[in-house]
Amino acid sequence: MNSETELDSAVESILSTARERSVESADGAPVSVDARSLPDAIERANADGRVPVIAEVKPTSPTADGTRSDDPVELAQKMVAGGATAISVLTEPTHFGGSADALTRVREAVDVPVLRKDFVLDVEGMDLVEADLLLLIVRFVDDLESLVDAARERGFQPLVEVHDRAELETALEAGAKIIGVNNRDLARLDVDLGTFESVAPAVSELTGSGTATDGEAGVGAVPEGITLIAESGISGPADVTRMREAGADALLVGSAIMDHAEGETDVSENTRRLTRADDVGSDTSGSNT
Ligand SMILES: O=P(O)(O)OC[C@@H](O)[C@@H](O)c1c[nH]c2ccccc12
Repeated sequence: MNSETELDSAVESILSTARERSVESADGAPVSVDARSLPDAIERANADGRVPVIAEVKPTSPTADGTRSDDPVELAQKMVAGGATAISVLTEPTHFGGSADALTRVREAVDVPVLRKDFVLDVEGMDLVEADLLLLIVRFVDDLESLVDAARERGFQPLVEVHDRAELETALEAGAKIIGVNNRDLARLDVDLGTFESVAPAVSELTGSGTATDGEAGVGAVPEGITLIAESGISGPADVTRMREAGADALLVGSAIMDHAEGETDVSENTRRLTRADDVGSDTSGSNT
């Protein structure tokens, strides 16, 4: 564990079940994946004018207002119909209602990259299921570099999640190419979109490519070769615009698409609202102007 700070009790509980699950799956053979490229999928989205959104199949969560029991495949297909660039599938069973089986079925049913969203703590935890991308959370792992290497050996594209500048440094030193900045603080579970805005500029500083005078590209210019993702707390088009302006190559969105409280809303419409956010742009981005 990488942090001295106390964690929210829900997070403590998530981690202890993750440790048990990793022990249980320890004798699985290493998976071998032929991954669909996320950077290529992002490029395709940009080329046809869609905001790159990774839409998340998340039946519930410790902070959600309810549970959706819709078929994960149906949800994922609707998200893709709404313009999603990639799909994230929770595989954590106890706190998020996820499963490896849901991910496998989703990956068979769609042709976009699929992220395995879970709390993988060690190499043993990686072999549960094939996916195109594998989440690794800097705060929760001890030897990030060896996990990044082990993930790549299996064919996964590691998506390395950070929450502050120090963690970003750790991620870059470990050779991460796809980096997610989580706006949700996993110690307290609260969300602040200012997190992405404060961490994003450090990517070019730390990689030495690009300066504050990046000109047209603005503060948010992210160096070639790094894909930067804004994660969590994106509730509508105004937040999409805000994260894009701060340099996000893509956005990871769960709750605003799953809409747990309302239960039955159309996830394809919920996704489309975000993937088309650039069209409406400043008209609807009233919250911080
Ligand atoms: O539902 P939101 O606020 O749109 O967030 C999605 C995603 O970022 C969030 O589910 C998440 C980000 N990092 C995680 C790590 C584990 C579990 C979940 C997450």
